Amino acid sequence: MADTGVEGVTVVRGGTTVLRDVTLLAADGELLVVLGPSGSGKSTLLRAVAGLDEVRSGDVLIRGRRVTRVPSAERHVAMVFQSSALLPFLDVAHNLGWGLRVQHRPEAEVQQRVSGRARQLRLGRLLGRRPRELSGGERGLVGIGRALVQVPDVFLLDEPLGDLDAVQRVEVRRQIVDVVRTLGVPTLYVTHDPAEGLVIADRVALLHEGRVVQVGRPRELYERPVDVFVAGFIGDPPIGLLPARLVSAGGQAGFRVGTRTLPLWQPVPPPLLDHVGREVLLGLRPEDVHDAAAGQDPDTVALDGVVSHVEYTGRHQVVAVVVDAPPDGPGGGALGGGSPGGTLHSFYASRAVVRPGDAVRVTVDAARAHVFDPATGRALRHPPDRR
Ligand SMILES: Nc1ncnc2c1ncn2[C@@H]1O[C@H](COP(=O)(O)OP(=O)(O)OP(=O)(O)O)[C@@H](O)[C@H]1O
Repeated sequence: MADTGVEGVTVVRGGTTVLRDVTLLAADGELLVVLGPSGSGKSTLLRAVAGLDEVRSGDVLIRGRRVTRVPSAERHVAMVFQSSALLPFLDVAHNLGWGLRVQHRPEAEVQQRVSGRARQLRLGRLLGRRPRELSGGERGLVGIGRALVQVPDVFLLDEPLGDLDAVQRVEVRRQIVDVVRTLGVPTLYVTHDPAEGLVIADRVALLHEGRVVQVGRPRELYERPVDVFVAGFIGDPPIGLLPARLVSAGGQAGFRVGTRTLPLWQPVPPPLLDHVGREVLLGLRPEDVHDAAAGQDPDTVALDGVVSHVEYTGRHQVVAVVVDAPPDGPGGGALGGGSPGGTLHSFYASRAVVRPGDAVRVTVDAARAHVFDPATGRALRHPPDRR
């Protein structure tokens, strides 16, 4: 496979190690989304592939070719960077065609590609304008168009939709996906927005402090996060976290939360055997936490809590509930000592009457819980696939 990306790459900037032994490779035609908190090294990764940042060790590959020592201009990359500047003295049409003219492509081809892409991005009426005569969003679109008119060896897109409005973001991200599929160009796409990343990605890589924490299909990161950091980063509203104690009685496992036991309706699963009697951290996705007032499934247990936030989305209300139930017994609430239970998020019907401060009851099914080791954050168990 002709891979594109980095292999065992370490980058040091200003004395700080910004990427640590990172391996991340995209296949031809693959859209690999790089997610991570601010400062995790996403832009540095793209800059290393582009040849704009020197790598301390490791290799940069573009379509299987080792280009670590190849100058940036000879790597055939098309980039959109957050602050990619358009050429101020050229109009939009010439900015769009600039990369192709630098490559000495025939003028007829340049014109054809520029007009085609301008039509798709609805830039037609702007072709004669200079960058200073454009809005921020229009400049962003031209920057994207300038990359997408090319057929490079790799697309490097760093927050490409940052300047666009909500409607444009949806339209343009679909165009980007189409272009990548049609041309078969490997693409590294950086975004700080997990929701945007999940919808367009073939695979997602999550960076944290210069390391790749997990890479996989969007569904894998959502349903099988390797640790509590990934679980918390992927998903909106965020996964709810609830300290609990794993118990086993009469051959049946359960999670003790305050005075309630959430039964698993099965013996202790093998990955949890070492944790019986110890504290665990339960992760519950909002779709697995329900308003008890809307009816109760017999497999679920009700937990009492107090509403801290309500967000109306139109389709439903996202309700944050603080469950006041530290694990009982010695060392209860070891997550920082005396932990006050946890916060769960739930989708309430849009017409439900619920306000911050209300005492509410939510139902949860222990079988739907992700289980984490509170000391290391590592995932111990995931709920079975929902098929
Ligand atoms: N020239 C530099 N000298 C020293 N440290 C730097 C330099 N440039 C960047 N850094 C540091 O490198 C780390 C990674 O930066 P990078 O821009 O790759 O992060 P990022 O994940 O893209 O962040 P953001 O989402 O905020 O754009 C940050 O901690 C940043 O402070």
